[in-house]
Amino acid sequence: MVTNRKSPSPAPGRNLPYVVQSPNVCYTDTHIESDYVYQNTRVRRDPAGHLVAEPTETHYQFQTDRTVPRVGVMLVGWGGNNGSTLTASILANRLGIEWHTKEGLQRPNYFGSVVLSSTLKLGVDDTTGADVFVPFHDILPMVHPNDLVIGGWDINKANLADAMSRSQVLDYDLQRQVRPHLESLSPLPSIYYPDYIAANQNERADNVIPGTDKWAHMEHIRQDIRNFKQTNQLDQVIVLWTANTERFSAVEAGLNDTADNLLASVRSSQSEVAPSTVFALAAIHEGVPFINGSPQNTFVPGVIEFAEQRGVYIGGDDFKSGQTKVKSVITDFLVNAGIKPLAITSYNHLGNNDGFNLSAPQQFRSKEISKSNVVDDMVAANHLLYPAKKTKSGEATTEHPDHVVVIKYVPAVGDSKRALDEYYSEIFMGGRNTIAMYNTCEDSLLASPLILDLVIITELMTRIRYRVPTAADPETPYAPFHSVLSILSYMLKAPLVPPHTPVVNALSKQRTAMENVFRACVGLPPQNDMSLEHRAFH
Ligand SMILES: NC(=O)c1ccc[n+]([C@@H]2O[C@H](COP(=O)([O-])OP(=O)(O)OC[C@H]3O[C@@H](n4cnc5c(N)ncnc54)[C@H](O)[C@@H]3O)[C@@H](O)[C@H]2O)c1
Ligand SMILES: O=P([O-])([O-])O[C@@H]1[C@@H](O)[C@H](O)[C@@H](O)[C@H](O)[C@@H]1O
Repeated sequence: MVTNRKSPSPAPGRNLPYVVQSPNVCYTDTHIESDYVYQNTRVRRDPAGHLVAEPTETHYQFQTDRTVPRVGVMLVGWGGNNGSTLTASILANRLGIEWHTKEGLQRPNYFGSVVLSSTLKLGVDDTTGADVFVPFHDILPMVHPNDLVIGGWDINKANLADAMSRSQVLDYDLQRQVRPHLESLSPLPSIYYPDYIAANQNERADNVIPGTDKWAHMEHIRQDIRNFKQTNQLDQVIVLWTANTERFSAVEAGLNDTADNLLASVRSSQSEVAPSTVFALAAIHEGVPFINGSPQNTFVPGVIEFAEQRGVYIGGDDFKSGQTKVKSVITDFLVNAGIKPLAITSYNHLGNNDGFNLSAPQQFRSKEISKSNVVDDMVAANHLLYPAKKTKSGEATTEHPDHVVVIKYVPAVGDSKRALDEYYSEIFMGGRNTIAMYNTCEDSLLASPLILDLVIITELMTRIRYRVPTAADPETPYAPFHSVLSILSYMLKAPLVPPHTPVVNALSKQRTAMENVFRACVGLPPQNDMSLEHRAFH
């Protein structure tokens, strides 16, 4: 029961199409406040080794700032296929630009964005019993992409109009109309450490911050962020890496294992500090969330510790846009249907600059890792199909399907990546099942909406705080969530999670988690699809 709160205001105001009428929700002029009973089940083993399940209830209170700020996004790799496609597409949506294609007149949209183009079930109609759905974007006050101010950096100086043309992603008639609005946009010079990306990217690097002093580079990026925020009169800035995939950095004690050691390594310009890590440190220094859309280990332990110390949000890694997104659905379906994948083979070829960079072994390795780990949690959850076993050397392990990832660079197909997957499984009584699929993943048209979702959800999270009041401390202060935003996992191949917490890759679980956390912020129960009202006798 909510105590010491004003009664809910008559309407939520500020563009939410619904109001929750409950003693557990209060709309003030500045916040939405909710009381929420979080139900879980604690499991232990009794002395006889039997599992004992004990339902638990924890009383949370959530507070969401209703004021959507003026938000800027600074893209690292702004001149790339994703960055230029996203920027052009936001402009087309904001200006209502329509364009002709061979199939007729096309209107701009944000399809592929969970936040902008999907719905969630609010409840059931109290007359007809039918499900009632609202736009995901309306569950809580969120920034609209049309209002985002976009900027960023690139090691290549091409303006955004030329970058869009170079990317060969958007229809010509759209490019023609958007071009005048992009020509004046140019990426800021960026940090370039040649050994971190493929050597074949070297010819692009004509827009580079000079010198080799990594601390000076970090301070330069910090100043860029402050300038961008001030020039555009922003309340919030989010930095997002959509630059090339870097090789992994070695993680070593004394180098980057703690915040202090990492900052010292930047001061001494240690070679094993990646550009993406310098950007992350600069953002954290400025109190600005940083998201990694690529697979490299930007977030070495020292970055995570620094973000925790400063209370700044970070998230990553590697946009989950196409082949891996499907894999996190198919594998979940098979394993939870009691079907045992024996081999998962994923091949794709693409011809964009990302593919060119990934054609180098170290950069491919970064991607291979992020694409390979996506099935691990689903496999580990089913010991019936994948029992524990011992290795030849006697180490405890569990069975695991063969899992192969192949990526080839084929310039002719450009950004239109072709993914071929085979799921070879064991079924009833020794039978075998093979699912083969061919998936044309338009890389940037699938990744760009995910960038919006990452930015919008991250910004929303900066406005949500929670507390667990107790009888002894009913007014305990509200606090932010852990600096590592695991709630972003739906959009990411290799979700970064707070230390010692589980990684969830199953797409349905990731989306349900995001939806239910936001439902809790407005005092709504979690979505569970039990639909008892439709199963009981009348
Ligand atoms: N579907 C997808 O497109 C998808 C999915 C998952 C991950 N990703 C990752 O997103 C990233 C971008 O993809 P893309 O297709 O736009 O690639 P892209 O090669 O077209 O763009 C990358 C841009 O980054 C720039 N760059 C490289 N190093 C830089 C640095 N240190 N600072 C600033 N800019 C730098 C390059 O000049 C280029 O313009 C890649 O790492 C890719 O692996 C893409
Ligand atoms: O997201 P997804 O389609 O599984 O994986 C993709 C890779 O297979 C591909 O080589 C590259 O285009 C993208 O960077 C993306 O990471």
